[in-house]
Amino acid sequence: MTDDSLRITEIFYSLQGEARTLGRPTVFVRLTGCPLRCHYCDSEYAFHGGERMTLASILEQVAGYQPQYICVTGGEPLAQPNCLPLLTQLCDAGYSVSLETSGAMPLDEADTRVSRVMDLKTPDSGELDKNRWENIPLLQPHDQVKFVLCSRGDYEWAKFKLDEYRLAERVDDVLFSPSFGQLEPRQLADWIVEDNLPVRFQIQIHKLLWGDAPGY
Ligand SMILES: C[S@@+](CC[C@H](N)C(=O)[O-])C[C@H]1O[C@@H](n2cnc3c(N)ncnc32)[C@H](O)[C@@H]1O
Ligand SMILES: Nc1nc2[nH]cc(C(=O)O)c2c(=O)[nH]1
Ligand code: SF4
Ligand SMILES: [Mg+2]
Repeated sequence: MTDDSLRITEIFYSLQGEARTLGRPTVFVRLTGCPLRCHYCDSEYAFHGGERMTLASILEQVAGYQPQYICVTGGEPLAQPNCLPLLTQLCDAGYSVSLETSGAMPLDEADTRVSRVMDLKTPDSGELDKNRWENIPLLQPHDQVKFVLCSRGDYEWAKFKLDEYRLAERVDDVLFSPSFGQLEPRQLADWIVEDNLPVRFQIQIHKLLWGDAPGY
């Protein structure tokens, strides 16, 4: 029998705190492990540990919440090959599925019904060289590109990439988010308005509501 299990850090129900469906009640499936080490990472507890779960048991736990929205995150979800059948089975079950990914893995095999939120790693993240620029042509309008910004330098870099790859024409939402506790949200908001950028500003609302604890 083939092993369809995944290493899972947590499955929980909360309000989506980021990206396009912000504020929607959502089930989060957090996969364990990540090959990157972004300086600001708020999910380091997902680097190790976790529990092996079969696909069937993940789907059963998710269904118990009777959700409309599912967010598959991590860690880096695409680092586990069995993430691909998980995404497909969640879509087959009728959920609206989003995937949070660093884009450091090939995107081409992830189910195209999923809204892929691809985070391009900035210079100050410390993981700039992990960006797979070849993922960009694979993006569809319902996917999302995200920049988590730590400084003015990161902002200038993101503005340049926005233009270089015509990102706002490629996907419906390009997200600019401050690195939590590092870049003042209001500062980023002012820069975006001053430059009239075609992006969506976002703050991680779950941290305003519940702090930085796991499980929210
Ligand atoms: C924890 S990561 C998991 C998915 C994937 N590894 C990635 O980086 O996209 C989910 C999202 O949270 C963002 N994130 C992590 N730490 C953050 C922080 N301190 N402030 C703002 N966003 C953060 C990441 O950049 C990413 O967009
Ligand atoms: N409420 C809430 N929304 C989220 N959206 C993306 C998250 C993540 O950690 O990837 C996340 C999270 O950890 N909590
Ligand atoms: S890629 Fe995502 S999970 Fe991995 S270290 Fe960076 S923010 Fe954290
Ligand atoms: Mg989080």
